[in-house]
Amino acid sequence: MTALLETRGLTVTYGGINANDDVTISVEPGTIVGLIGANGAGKTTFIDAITGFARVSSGRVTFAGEDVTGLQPHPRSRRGLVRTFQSLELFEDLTVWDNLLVACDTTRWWTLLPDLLRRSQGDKVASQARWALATAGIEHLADRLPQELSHGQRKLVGVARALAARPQLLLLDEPAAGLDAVESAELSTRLRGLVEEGVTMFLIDHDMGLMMTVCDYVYVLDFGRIIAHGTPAEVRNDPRVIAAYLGSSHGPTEGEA
Ligand SMILES: Nc1ncnc2c1ncn2[C@@H]1O[C@H](COP(=O)(O)OP(=O)(O)OP(=O)(O)O)[C@@H](O)[C@H]1O
Repeated sequence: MTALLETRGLTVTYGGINANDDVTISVEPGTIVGLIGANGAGKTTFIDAITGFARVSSGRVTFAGEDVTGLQPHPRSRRGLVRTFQSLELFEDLTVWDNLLVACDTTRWWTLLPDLLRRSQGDKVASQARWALATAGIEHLADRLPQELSHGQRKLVGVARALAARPQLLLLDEPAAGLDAVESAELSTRLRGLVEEGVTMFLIDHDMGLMMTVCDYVYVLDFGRIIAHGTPAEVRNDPRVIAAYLGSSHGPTEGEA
């Protein structure tokens, strides 16, 4: 099977230190792939590099068979490589529905098409937003303002907003941060449901319950380098992973593992 996303020897250097060091991974279509590692291991840097928010020093990123290493973030998202951010920023004065509409990429068409076609494009945007709301399971929140929502609900709005851009590959940076166990289990179900909708995912989180349940395959990063990869069961029992992350003081906090 051809990988949807591949990195080969990806290296990102900040101030002489390799935040990512020779990272090679691949994500097959129709799967959820996870990346775990201690604080500062380089996980967010990796998503930044894949999505064009961090400059790659060496190595390459291939998405859907195309080398995208030198592209800016926007052309990558246009190709279906869409991310969420660790700190969730919603437009607080807009309803959930309007937050989603803003995320639907319309700029090319609004400026080019006559009024008649604009209306049909508007319908397309609305149907994208409706699909995103339904897939994230938050249709009932469409008319609410973000400030009225719980933390877990806001996280789901963040996922829905990324979905509104119709990703082929959705990169989720700590979607379970701050969620309680019930919300995290709910998120896990939602993410597995997304795979059925044709969305492939790459996921970073410290919530080991979520990662080990939801991921098909897991990579482990330590000081910028991949030290292990395999199924969740293989990774969980790998002595290098236990030493570097799961069994150490800088690994997940009690209750997460
Ligand atoms: N923009 C930047 N400029 C300089 N150094 C950076 C920058 N971004 C990250 N770093 C450094 O790169 C290393 C990796 O950071 P990164 O945020 O990618 O780790 P992480 O695994 O995502 O951590 P966490 O789990 O705490 O979010 C750290 O040493 C960090 O200080």
